Amino acid sequence: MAERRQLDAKRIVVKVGTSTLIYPNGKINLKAIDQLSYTLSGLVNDGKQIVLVSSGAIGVGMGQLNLTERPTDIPAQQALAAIGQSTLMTIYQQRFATYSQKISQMLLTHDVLDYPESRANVLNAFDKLLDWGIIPVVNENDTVAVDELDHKTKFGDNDQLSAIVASIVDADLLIMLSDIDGFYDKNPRKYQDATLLAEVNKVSKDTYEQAGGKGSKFGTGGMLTKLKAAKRMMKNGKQMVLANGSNPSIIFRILAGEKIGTLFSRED
Ligand SMILES: Nc1ncnc2c1ncn2[C@@H]1O[C@H](COP(=O)(O)OP(=O)(O)O)[C@@H](O)[C@H]1O
Ligand SMILES: N[C@@H](CCC(=O)OP(=O)(O)O)C(=O)O
Repeated sequence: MAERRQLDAKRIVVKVGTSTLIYPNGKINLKAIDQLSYTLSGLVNDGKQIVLVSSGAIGVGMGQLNLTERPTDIPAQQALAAIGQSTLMTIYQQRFATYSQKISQMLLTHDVLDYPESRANVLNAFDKLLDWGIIPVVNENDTVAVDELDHKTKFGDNDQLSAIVASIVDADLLIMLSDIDGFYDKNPRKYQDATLLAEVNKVSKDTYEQAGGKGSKFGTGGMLTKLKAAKRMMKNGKQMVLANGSNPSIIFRILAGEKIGTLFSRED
């Protein structure tokens, strides 16, 4: 039998990108959301504590207004996020309810986590929700987090937000689901001979040079922000797995130790 990874994780942050939640035609991928709800509910039943960091607010908002291009002006993005976030949460509520799983919403801004008191408040809320077996669904508070504001509110992207949340709640593992099978030695959308890396033990300048930009018109981060998230996890002595979220039940196989996607793990 193939060798398995050792992933002894009890508290897990799962991040899903816009490309996992929304089809290229702008419609919501209900199958992916259903699979995600089924999988995460199953894990909570199995005694795991799960935080879901979900992008998609702006993408869902765009779909609702039949916009095919993401607007560049900030107020329009804020407004779309406000429209899309509530719809996204309604869909999550319905799907998770099928499995009798309660969820909650946490919208965060960077400045909140910069202040020790508000950071402690956020952690207390996470801890209580997780103790109660409720899944916090986290997103950046896009209507508030605008770069132009004079205090730093923006995380930048949800890849890094997910690693920051993982560090706040002291999660053992970050599972990042994207539209690609893992991290390749070069951008596979550009180079046919790109090779999937099963394990990365160090994120260096050279690693960043292997990463290219985003793959879909809805996402923001691309591979660079995923590497920054991985670096943050590894710095804290934690692990991150980057895998394809087209069928989110892949998480069961990842947690069973199957060598899927790319494992970012510091060498001891
Ligand atoms: N070295 C690389 N390995 C894998 N993907 C890469 C690499 N460089 C660039 N990419 C791109 O990063 C994309 C994933 O990032 P992104 O589009 O932001 O997705 P998400 O919405 O899941 O956050 C891939 O689809 C691919 O086009
Ligand atoms: N907060 C934004 C998502 C920003 C983001 O990082 O998106 P993605 O690259 O798809 O993870 C939203 O909900 O639309």
